[in-house]
Amino acid sequence: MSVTVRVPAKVNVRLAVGAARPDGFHDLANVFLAVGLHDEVTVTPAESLTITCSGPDASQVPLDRTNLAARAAELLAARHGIDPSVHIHIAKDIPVAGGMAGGSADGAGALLACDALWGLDSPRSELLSICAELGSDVPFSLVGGAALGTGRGEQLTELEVGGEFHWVFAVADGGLSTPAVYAEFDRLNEGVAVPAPAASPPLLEALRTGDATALAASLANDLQPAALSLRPALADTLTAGTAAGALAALVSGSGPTTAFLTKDEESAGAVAQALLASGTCRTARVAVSPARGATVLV
Ligand SMILES: C[C@](O)(CO)[C@H](O)COP(=O)(O)OP(=O)(O)OC[C@H]1O[C@@H](n2ccc(N)nc2=O)[C@H](O)[C@@H]1O
Ligand SMILES: Nc1ncnc2c1ncn2[C@@H]1O[C@H](COP(=O)(O)OP(=O)(O)OP(=O)(O)O)[C@@H](O)[C@H]1O
Repeated sequence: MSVTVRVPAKVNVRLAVGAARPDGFHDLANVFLAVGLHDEVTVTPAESLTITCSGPDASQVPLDRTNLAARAAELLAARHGIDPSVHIHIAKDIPVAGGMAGGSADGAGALLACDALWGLDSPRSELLSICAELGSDVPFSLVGGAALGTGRGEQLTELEVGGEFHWVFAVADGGLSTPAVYAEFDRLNEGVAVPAPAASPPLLEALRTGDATALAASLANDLQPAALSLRPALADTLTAGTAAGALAALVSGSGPTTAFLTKDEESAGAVAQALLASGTCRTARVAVSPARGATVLV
């Protein structure tokens, strides 16, 4: 018997970053939107805890106990005093180390899959607390849709989304380390009084009404200057996408994936073609949001 869970990637439509906290994390007002690029995590009873991964970026995924999917299985098993021996297979379609929460998706996916395989039927609150232990982005991978994340991004308030948004994601060569991007944010803001992070009312209204033009006007990522500082060539990708007709462009989370909001499906296809032709990215993917959170496939 196996259980497969499908989990979406995310884009941060507003990532407001506050000052560094004593614990090294930053307080955030993080507006997450789940997008229709997915990993599928399958768990099967096995002799020991093992992981395999397939997909174009599979070679970049760690197959040891540092993999968030393995950590999720171990944490859940430890809470219930049971043996975590499962084989976890990750069918990876979310770009790795791209700022789209691919590892977080696998953590949430493995957690939900093991919960079903082991017949635990854990309350949602318990699953969310294990997600928060795994990483700041992991609770949102479980929940999906759209949500405001406060604290270090793990405390979620679900948001209403009134329509579909069409995106293009330009995947860069190589990844960016999330801690390195936050450290660069701190370096760039040295001596600056960083304001308390807040989500803007017009952005929440644009999500609620499904208005792509209004959402485009409100997109903002406080980590973008840091990501651009570490990877200046991303500016060329952003320019190529806006020149091709995107309503707006921004770095996705900690990058280096860049996200382009377009007015409709046709425009998304044209922007993706132009980005590929520009030679400023490794590949371009179109996707629609919102997407459902982690879901058991039957
Ligand atoms: C950039 C985002 O993807 C936006 O959603 C997230 O803030 C990052 O979330 P994540 O990858 O789940 O990050 P975690 O695994 O919790 O933390 C990794 C590292 O990122 C930095 N970090 C993360 C979240 C946060 N609110 N402040 C931080 O400074 C810290 O250096 C931390 O050690
Ligand atoms: N299941 C996993 N899939 C991919 N990477 C993983 C996984 N588990 C652990 N990692 C590690 O996490 C690092 C970041 O990968 P990930 O794809 O999660 O980045 P990301 O999309 O930038 O994350 P975020 O948007 O949450 O900051 C990888 O370089 C890898 O070493």
